[in-house]
Amino acid sequence: MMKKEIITLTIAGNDSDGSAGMTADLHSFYARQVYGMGLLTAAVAGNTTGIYAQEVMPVSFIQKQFDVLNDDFKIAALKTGMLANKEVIACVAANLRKYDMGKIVLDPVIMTKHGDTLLDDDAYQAFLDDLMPLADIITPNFYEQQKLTGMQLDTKEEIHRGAEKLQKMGAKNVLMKGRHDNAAQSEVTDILLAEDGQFYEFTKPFINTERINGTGDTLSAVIAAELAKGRSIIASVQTAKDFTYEAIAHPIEVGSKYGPINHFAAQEDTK
Ligand SMILES: Nc1ncnc2c1ncn2[C@@H]1O[C@H](COP(=O)(O)OP(=O)(O)OP(=O)(O)O)[C@@H](O)[C@H]1O
Ligand SMILES: Cc1ncc(COP(=O)(O)O)c(N)n1
Repeated sequence: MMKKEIITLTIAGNDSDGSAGMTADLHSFYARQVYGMGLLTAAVAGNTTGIYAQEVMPVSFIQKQFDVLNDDFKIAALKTGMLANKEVIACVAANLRKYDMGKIVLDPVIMTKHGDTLLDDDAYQAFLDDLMPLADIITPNFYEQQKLTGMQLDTKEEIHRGAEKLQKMGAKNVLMKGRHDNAAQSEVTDILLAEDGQFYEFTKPFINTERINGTGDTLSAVIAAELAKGRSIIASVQTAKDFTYEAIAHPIEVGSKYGPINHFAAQEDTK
């Protein structure tokens, strides 16, 4: 008898070196044993030294991908990644309203860790107005938290207030990822503001490495995979944090500079 597979979708850009974007999402889905699908919004020409060109898919093509996938499949959860501009955001938001694709994980991809811009400056408002109210969970990093809230967020108190502001804008759960830019720090703590108004902390040791391309994508993809299985937000975030940590702790030695993380290692250690 055929087993019904759990389908998880990434709506994202592809990064040609496989470290981030759609490829990292699909590696993560595979490792967490859900069936992964990829709806392509953009493609970037990148390697471990940077991103050198990018192309955005035509909105009509993005629309077609939504239609053909929903004609044929029942999607249990999705995550968003690189959305590039306000036209793509409008198309994605309209389709998230039109089709029931299960749980929605919003990863606000604005800029890579090395300063390449992946979302137009005039697109933040559309992100806040059109996508935030649809999110089951949003996963901003330190830079994205300040951009989206317009607040300076240095202390834990300030991070809590920032999370509350994002929740008021419509995201049910808000995961404020911790800073990891101080070589002397010993831990990285991500703070979740859950739907019930409670704060939860997820802490792992800090790993001092430059090989962290794709960490944000991986974390949000694993959250989507676990939500697709019907697990709770807290259990999904915990698995994603553990998985991402193991993937950073056992890097794959490819490329000369800012290398990828290792989804094989994480697969072994979080089963
Ligand atoms: N050096 C590190 N040591 C330990 N944990 C880390 C490190 N870097 C990132 N993490 C963890 O990886 C996860 C992803 O967070 P991160 O802040 O890297 O996302 P991001 O900046 O959005 O990533 P990206 O730029 O790849 O999208 C978080 O759980 C974070 O705590
Ligand atoms: C196409 C694409 N999407 C997203 C990211 C960010 O990746 P991350 O922030 O997880 O390193 C990237 N570098 N390329």
